[in-house]
Amino acid sequence: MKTTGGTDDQKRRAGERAAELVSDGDVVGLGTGSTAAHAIRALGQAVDDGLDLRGVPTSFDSRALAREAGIPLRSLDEVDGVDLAIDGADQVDEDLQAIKGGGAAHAREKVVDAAADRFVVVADPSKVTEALSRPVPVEVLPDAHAAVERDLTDLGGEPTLRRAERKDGPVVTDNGNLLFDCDFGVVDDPASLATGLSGLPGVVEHGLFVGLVDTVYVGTDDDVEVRRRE
Ligand SMILES: O=C[C@H](O)[C@H](O)[C@H](O)COP(=O)(O)O
Repeated sequence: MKTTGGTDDQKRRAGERAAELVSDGDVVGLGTGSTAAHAIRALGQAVDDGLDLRGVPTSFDSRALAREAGIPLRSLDEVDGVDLAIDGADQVDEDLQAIKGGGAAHAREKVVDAAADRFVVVADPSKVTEALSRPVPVEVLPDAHAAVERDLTDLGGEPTLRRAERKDGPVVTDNGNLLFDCDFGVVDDPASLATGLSGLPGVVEHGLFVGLVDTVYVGTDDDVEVRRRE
């Protein structure tokens, strides 16, 4: 369930500008998705040009892309901390609360993004909305999926098991789990919904990112708009 509203140029502008934030010696969280990919490629170029950095990937795909780009990689337990994480989002509201997980990567993304001293979201204008309203991705242990489906409905959501496009059956995450996209309509109180989702037995991680994003770089047709959390 990928979003395709923005143009690749807008995404590239955001990703490349965010990559400029990286300083020599930094440990950088490498996000997942088509916008973060532009940052990864720009960082690969910077490494070629002599910048010293280590990347912590957030998914199978971001690891593969970073390797191809020549970025030295570490896992989260091999570093003392993360200076900066650059990651995409499916939706960001005016308070910089976000929904992630359109590519099913939000569990690892949240661990890395939350560990960062500074977390920058890169996005195109189609991602920025007044309130959060997209279905929230919820990764679940396979054995718990029926129970979690009931719990999500009790929480007021309409869960849909995400199905694979080119295989019969469900999407299996990089962690070997299943995924619901749970429609809550407009999310009036993302913090309280996040607490509710985190409390459900069998839920590995959900895609609501509340109080984590420091800055959003929105790539436009000719510039990058920067939004900071107040
Ligand atoms: O699971 C995927 C991630 O949360 C992505 O960062 C998110 O889906 C945004 O991806 P894109 O930049 O391709 O729209």
